[in-house]
Amino acid sequence: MSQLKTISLSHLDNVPSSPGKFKSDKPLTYIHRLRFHSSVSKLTLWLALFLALLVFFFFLSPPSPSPPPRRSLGSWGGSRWEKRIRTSARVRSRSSSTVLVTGAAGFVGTHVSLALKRRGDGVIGLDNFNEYYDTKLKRARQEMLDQAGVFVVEGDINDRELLNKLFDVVPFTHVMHLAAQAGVRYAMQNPASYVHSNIAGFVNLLEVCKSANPQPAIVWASSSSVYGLNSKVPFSEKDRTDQPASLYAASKKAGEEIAHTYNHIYGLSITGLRFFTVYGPWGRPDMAYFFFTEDILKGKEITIYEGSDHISVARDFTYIDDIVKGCVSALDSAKKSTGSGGKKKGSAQFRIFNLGNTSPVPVTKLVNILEKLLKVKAKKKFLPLPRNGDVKFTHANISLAQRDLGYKPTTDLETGLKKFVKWYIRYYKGSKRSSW
Ligand SMILES: O=C(O)[C@H]1O[C@H](OP(=O)(O)OP(=O)(O)OC[C@H]2O[C@@H](n3ccc(=O)[nH]c3=O)[C@H](O)[C@@H]2O)[C@H](O)[C@@H](O)[C@H]1O
Repeated sequence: MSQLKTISLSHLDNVPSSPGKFKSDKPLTYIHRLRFHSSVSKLTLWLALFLALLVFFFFLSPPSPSPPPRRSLGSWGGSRWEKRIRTSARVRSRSSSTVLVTGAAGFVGTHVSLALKRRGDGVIGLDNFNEYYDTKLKRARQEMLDQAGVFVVEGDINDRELLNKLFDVVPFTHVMHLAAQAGVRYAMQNPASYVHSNIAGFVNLLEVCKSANPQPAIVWASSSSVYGLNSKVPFSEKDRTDQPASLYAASKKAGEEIAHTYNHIYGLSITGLRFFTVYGPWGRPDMAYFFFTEDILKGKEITIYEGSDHISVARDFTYIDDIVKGCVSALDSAKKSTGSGGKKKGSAQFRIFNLGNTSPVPVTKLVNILEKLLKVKAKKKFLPLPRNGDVKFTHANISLAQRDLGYKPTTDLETGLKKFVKWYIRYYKGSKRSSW
């Protein structure tokens, strides 16, 4: 034992500082034997380690996160398809815009597309119809858009070939980029989907826009969540946004920085809109006001999160029609991009605006309003706000949007929820539809 110790210690004493310079005064045969034994044991050790890693990766590691499941995307291309694109992109007058709306079958995307089409703009929608929430609802929105003359192309913003084709067929003046992986809490379940849509997809879209001739002006959806743990209220665009509380928030903040880069390098005109908890008819079933309505009607218990001292969390809930007005004015006031052929020709407009309602409402109050409108008492459970990415409070300062966009929200939560509940009852009543 002591000999072994001596051997190994003396061996260590002789470890060179740089390989290849090892010198020893021990007999050669002894050294060879020692080397042989140590290489066999090293080999066995590495083999065992390798096998252990194999077992870990194949059997123990969790399945790699992926984007939300998506139905196979519709085929695109061909003369009929191009004709539909051209018809949908037709403008009513020469001063109208030609807009590519990404996420057109989403909640905000549908409303904005309809508003633009109604006033005579040419509108092409793009949506991947992923299964993050009920695709029947997305298809119903698509049908409504189709009836209004808006063609929604089925495809992903990560598909460079498809985007290039769309820009080949239509010289878009604007892109209203609303496609995103939404939801604050889902980011813990499927982080990859946020990177896929909100970062990789956004970069892909900007790459295509920067090379397009003419370059379009871009208006896109950021989020109130970028204010994260900021406690200074109301949230102003000048406040810090470097403490995101969720990967969703971080992906939107990353989007803002990426947008700045493309504006700086390529002269793309870019406006980011920080939406504050948008709600209303044709809304998103993953949002609290929506699934609370469904659960209250079904007699299911709902969970209301509370901050410290049992203070209900609060949101600056903003009605969809107010948001649509903000989006349309952002589009109308957007200056042209300055680059061409992927090269910047001069400095371009770069803006960020809060689009909120300026009056935060506690979630308990939201539930009271729903109970009144639905005429059903909710079964409530109160829980401390879990560490799931939610923040306690949001409150928008909208003076910048008021000054530059003429943005002025006019719908209070009670009025807006009344419209939502009316739509919800009409849409789901009598049918076997479920919102999830
Ligand atoms: O402004 C945004 O940028 C974001 O707005 C929205 O996020 P949020 O403001 O978190 O809305 P939402 O989930 O409806 O929760 C509302 C309130 O109910 C509370 N809440 C929620 C669930 C629950 O079971 N109980 C509960 O109390 C919860 O704690 C919260 O206080 C969008 O989803 C998001 O995509 C993004 O656009």
